[in-house]
Amino acid sequence: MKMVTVRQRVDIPLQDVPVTPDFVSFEGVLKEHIALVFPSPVAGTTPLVRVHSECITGEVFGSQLCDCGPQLREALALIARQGGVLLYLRQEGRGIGLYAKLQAYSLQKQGLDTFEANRHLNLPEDSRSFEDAAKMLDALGINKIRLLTNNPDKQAQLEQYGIEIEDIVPTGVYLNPHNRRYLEAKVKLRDHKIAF
Ligand SMILES: Nc1nc2c(ncn2[C@@H]2O[C@H](COP(=O)(O)OP(=O)(O)OP(=O)(O)O)[C@@H](O)[C@H]2O)c(=O)[nH]1
Ligand SMILES: [Zn+2]
Repeated sequence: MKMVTVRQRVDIPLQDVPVTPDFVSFEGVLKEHIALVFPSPVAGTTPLVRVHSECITGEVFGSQLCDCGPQLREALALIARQGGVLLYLRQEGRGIGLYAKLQAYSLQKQGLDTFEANRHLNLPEDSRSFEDAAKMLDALGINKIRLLTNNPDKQAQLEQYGIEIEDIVPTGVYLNPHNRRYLEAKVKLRDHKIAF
């Protein structure tokens, strides 16, 4: 099994985030995943961790078709305050890539739900593995976390790869007129814990 180790740490001040994190790169990961590590204000507390999958449309351009942008900003605010790690994984479109995700959006405009659209393209509904995420945490010396998510698969996979989850902290519900069907599909078909 391939080892993941820390390659480099560099601190980068962020706009609208009151604490400066270290950006950490790694050796042995499948893609250029990064970790933003925020110091803990109280020694010995279990770190709050967000395992976040890349979404260019939502995070860079503010697409209203999903909830990724607000979730990322919420995670940064909470982790900056409480201490912990944001893992930013380069798994655009639940792993199918940006171009395929744009094709999937066309199909959703024709009535398919977010998972049917992937299947229609002969692609997996969700091809994300969180093995690298677990190994990155291990490389940072972290094996017990509080996990910020509504997605039970993330919890199950991280536990499977040896991370102890002390607590699940739910992410906010960022509903708008354009992402309702997407959020409903996640609840109905993937058991996401989103209270509408
Ligand atoms: N294929 C596809 N990917 C999407 C779509 N909408 C968002 N995504 C991707 O889904 C990923 C975010 O995953 P989600 O399932 O929304 O949330 P999650 O991160 O698994 O769960 P939480 O931890 O609760 O936020 C990002 O990589 C987005 O690019 C879509 O309609 N189709
Ligand atoms: Zn998104």
